[in-house]
Amino acid sequence: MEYMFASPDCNAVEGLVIGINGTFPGPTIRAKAGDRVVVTVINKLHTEGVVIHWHGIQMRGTPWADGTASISQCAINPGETFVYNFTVDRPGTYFYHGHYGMQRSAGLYGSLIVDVKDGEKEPFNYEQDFNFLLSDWWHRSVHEQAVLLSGKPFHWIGEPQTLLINGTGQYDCTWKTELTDNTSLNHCETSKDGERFCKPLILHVKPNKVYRLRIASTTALASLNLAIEGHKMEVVEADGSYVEPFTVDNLDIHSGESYSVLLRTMGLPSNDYWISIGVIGRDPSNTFLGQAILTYFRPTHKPVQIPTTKPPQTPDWKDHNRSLEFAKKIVAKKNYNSPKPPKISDRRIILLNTQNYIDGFTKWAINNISLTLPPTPYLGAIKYGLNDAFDSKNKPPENYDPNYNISNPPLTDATFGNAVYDFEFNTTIDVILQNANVLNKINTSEIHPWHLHGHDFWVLGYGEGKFRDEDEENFNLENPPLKNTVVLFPNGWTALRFVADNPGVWAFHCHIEPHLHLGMGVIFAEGVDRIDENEIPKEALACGLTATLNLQTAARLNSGAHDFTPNHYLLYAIGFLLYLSFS
Ligand SMILES: O=C1O[C@H]([C@@H](O)CO)C(O)=C1O
Repeated sequence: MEYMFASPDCNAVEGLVIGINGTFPGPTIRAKAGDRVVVTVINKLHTEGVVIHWHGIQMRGTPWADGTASISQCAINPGETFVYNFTVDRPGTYFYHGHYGMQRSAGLYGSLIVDVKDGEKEPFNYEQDFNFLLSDWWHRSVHEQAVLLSGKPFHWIGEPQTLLINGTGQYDCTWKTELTDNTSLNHCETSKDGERFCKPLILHVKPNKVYRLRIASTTALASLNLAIEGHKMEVVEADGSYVEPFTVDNLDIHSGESYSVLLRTMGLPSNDYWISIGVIGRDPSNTFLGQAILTYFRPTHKPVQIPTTKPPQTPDWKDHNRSLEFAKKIVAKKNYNSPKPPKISDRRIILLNTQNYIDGFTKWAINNISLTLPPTPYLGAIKYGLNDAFDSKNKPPENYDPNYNISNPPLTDATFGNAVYDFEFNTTIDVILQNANVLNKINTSEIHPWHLHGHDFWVLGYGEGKFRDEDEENFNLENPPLKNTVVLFPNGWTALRFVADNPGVWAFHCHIEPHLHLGMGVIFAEGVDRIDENEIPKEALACGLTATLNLQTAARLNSGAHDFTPNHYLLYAIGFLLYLSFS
C-alpha cells in the first residue's frame, strides 16, 4: 500500500491515491469457494496506519482477519506487515477496501471474485464475465475532506466530481450527458504524455451471447444507477447470494452492494452502445457520469467508435419510490436451498439514524450516540476482559424515545460513545433501521446503505415513516434475500434479521465513508469467549491496552514462567491425589 500521484478522472491536476503494488485500484483477487486466501499487506504509507476489510467475506473462524481498525485488529503501522489468512466460503462478487479513517475515499480498494468450486456450477450459464468496480472521486484529498468534516462549523465535502469505473472516469468531457457535434474524445482519451488511460472502459462482445457483468460499488457517498443503451439486464446475484432472476432496464446499486446481471447481446447490433452510470438518491449536482462502451465484434476490425447516440439517461435521482420498488424485487432464488430466516427473533433492536450536534460539531448518531472508536481493538478488549478499553459498563440503547419526531428532529445534542451490543451466542436478532430528517433542512431525509460485517442478514421489509410493532405482520419470512448491505430509504425504516452465530466483534455501519467517520455505526459482539486465543495473531492485538497484554505475556515467557517450576510439581501432586481419591 502506497500513496501515488494519479488523476483517475483525467483532471488536469494530479492528486494522491492509495495504490497497491503500484496499481489503482488494487489488483483483482480471484479465488474459488473454499480456498484459503493469504494476503500479505505491507504498509508503505509514510505516516498512516492501514487495514484491509474483505467486504462480504464472513471470516468464520478468523474474526481477527476482518480488517477493521480498532474493532478486529490494530492498524498496521507504516513499515509493518500483516498477513490476512482467511477462507472464502461462498462464491460471489465481492471487493476489499481500507477500513481505517477514510482511506476508502483515498482509493484503497480492489475486486475480490470468488468462483464456484471445481466441478460445481452456477445456476445460470454465460460466455464470459466482466468486472465493474464502481467508485466516486473528489479532487480534494481525503485529508482535506476529513478536516472539512471535523471542523466547527461543519463543512460538507459536497458531491463527487466524477464517477469511476474500475478506477477510471472522465472529468469535464464534452460528452458528459449528450454528444456534441465533435465526437472526438479529446483530453478524455489521451493524457498529457499521450498514454491513453482515460478512455472509457470498452466491453467487447459477440452477438447472441450471454455475458455476466459483476458490478460492485465501493463509492464513498454516491448511490448509483447503471443502464445499458438498448439492452436489458437480468439480475441473478446480490451480495454473493443468488436471487430469483428479474429483468430490468437499469440497475440501482448503493455503496457496499454488489450484483451480477446477465446481458443478452443482440443478434443484429446496429451500433456500439453506451453504458451509463448516474447518481440517484442524492442531488448529483455537477458530478460527471461514469461511461463505458459496449462494442460488438465485427468482421472488419474497425476501431471502436464513440456511439453516435445519446448515452441512456439514468432515472431521476429524487424518485425514491422507484428505488424502493427495485429493492423489493430482490428476493431469494426459488428452489435453490436458499436458507430461510428463523420464524421469530429473540431480540429486537431499533436504531434511529440522526444528524446531530455535539458541542457545535456536526455528527451522525444512532439512538443519540455517535460512535467513536477506542484505541484498543474490541476483539482483544472483550476477549481479555480489558474493561477500561471501552465503555464496558454501559449497554447502548435498544430503542429511541417513542415521542421522537422523525420529521422535525429536536435540536438536542447527541453524545459520543463506544459501548457494544453483545448478543447471546446463536440467538436471532432483528434490527430495525429507522430514518429521520437531517438538521436544518426542511423535509430532507438522506439515504443510507448499511453494511454488516461477519454476517449476511435477511432483509425482512421496508416501510414508510416510523416503524410500528404491527409492521412485523408484513415481514417477508418466505423468500427474503440474504444481503450484507441494505438501504435505509429517506423517511422510512428497513427491517433485517440474522443469527448471532459467528464468534467475533462486528461493525454495523452506514457505508457512506464520511457518515461512518462522523459516527454513524454500532458495534456487535457475539461468542467472543469461543475464539481460541492461540489462533489470534499476536500482531493483530499489539496496540492500546492489548499491547500491554502482549508485553506481559512476553515478560512471563522471558522470565521462564513456562519452564517447569516447583509450583507445577505441587499442582501435579495435588491433581494426582485428587485422581486417587476419586478413583
Ligand atoms: O452528512 C451530510 O451532511 C450534509 C448535509 O446533511 C448537511 O450539510 C450531507 O448532505 C450529508 O450527507
